[in-house]
Amino acid sequence: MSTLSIKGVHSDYHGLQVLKGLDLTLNKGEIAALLGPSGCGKTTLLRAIAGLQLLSQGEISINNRVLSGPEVFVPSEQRGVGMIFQDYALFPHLNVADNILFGVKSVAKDIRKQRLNEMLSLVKLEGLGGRFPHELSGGQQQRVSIARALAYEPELLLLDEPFSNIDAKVRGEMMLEIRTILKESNVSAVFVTHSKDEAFVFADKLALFKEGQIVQYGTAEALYASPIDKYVADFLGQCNYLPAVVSTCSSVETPLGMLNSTSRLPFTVGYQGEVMLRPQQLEITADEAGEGVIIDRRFLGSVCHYQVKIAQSSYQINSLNGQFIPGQRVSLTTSAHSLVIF
Ligand SMILES: Nc1ncnc2c1ncn2[C@@H]1O[C@H](COP(=O)(O)OP(=O)(O)OP(=O)(O)O)[C@@H](O)[C@H]1O
Repeated sequence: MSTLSIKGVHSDYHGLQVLKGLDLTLNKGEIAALLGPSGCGKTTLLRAIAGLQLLSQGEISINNRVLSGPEVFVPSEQRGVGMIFQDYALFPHLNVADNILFGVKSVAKDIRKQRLNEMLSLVKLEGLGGRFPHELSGGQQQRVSIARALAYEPELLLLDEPFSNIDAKVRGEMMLEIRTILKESNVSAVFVTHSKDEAFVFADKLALFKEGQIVQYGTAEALYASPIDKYVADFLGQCNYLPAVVSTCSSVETPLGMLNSTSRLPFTVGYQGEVMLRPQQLEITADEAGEGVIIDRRFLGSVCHYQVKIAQSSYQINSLNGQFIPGQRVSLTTSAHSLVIF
């Protein structure tokens, strides 16, 4: 069942269109990342879901209840949505327990106590209920803000760049920790980021934005392996583009020779385009008669990055094999896979 449904959403600031017809569906327990460069409308969509931004067209529903739409606008506090901000926004004068229980009103005292204990245990802050925010580390404060949002039992959790103020060293660990908490609680979440690496680690699905529109929505694997255009391909990682002429329904002629696709190509024979190859999809072979020359080698830890020149073109390659050296003659190949052609 879908928790969140966004249909044909438009929104503007004083007549300046910022969201230009967005569609997105999120299933129960899924985490979606709103990903894209600065100013493309990610936060505006998050605010629209939270009820902090009006729509000029379209509809937003949570669990089949229309919250924003033609002649409907449910106020923020009645949407069943929890929000976590970049700066945690904890109340400095309240201790951890009171911060967590802030939104849990109108329930019996023993249920409040039970909810508090569940939340402290979920975010691994048992025994710290009496501390004040300034007596906690940044990571612990972030966990309190998550406990506070979840204590209110939201139908949907919204997170606005929740990791951007966290030290890079602990960020990865913290993302996994919070992801585990959300998965254990089976809460659906939408999170805003401009970092593809954060989106890959934290989200189940990615909505890649460009100038107020979602260019592609799907799993990270789907967007990475089958981008619909060069914008998506480049946003998710480095690419080589080789001129290609479609020879058959499953092969193309390129400067590296004939490449075979394991899937049928959606182009007619003779189509002239470009084939996309990720740096790890190209393989280097030592070849004294080869047309390629290694012109740069960088050791990156888990892989070696090479730049290889063939005629006037240069190719980026990541290889587990660190034995090639600048100046060496090589040839490049790629094993058959589902080719992406633009
Ligand atoms: N209150 C406002 N009044 C007018 N324009 C605004 C307002 N808030 C945002 N905008 C504009 O709307 C566009 C989208 O802004 P938004 O904050 O949604 O982008 P974003 O993708 O979240 O960017 P960032 O990653 O920098 O936070 C931008 O061009 C921005 O300048």
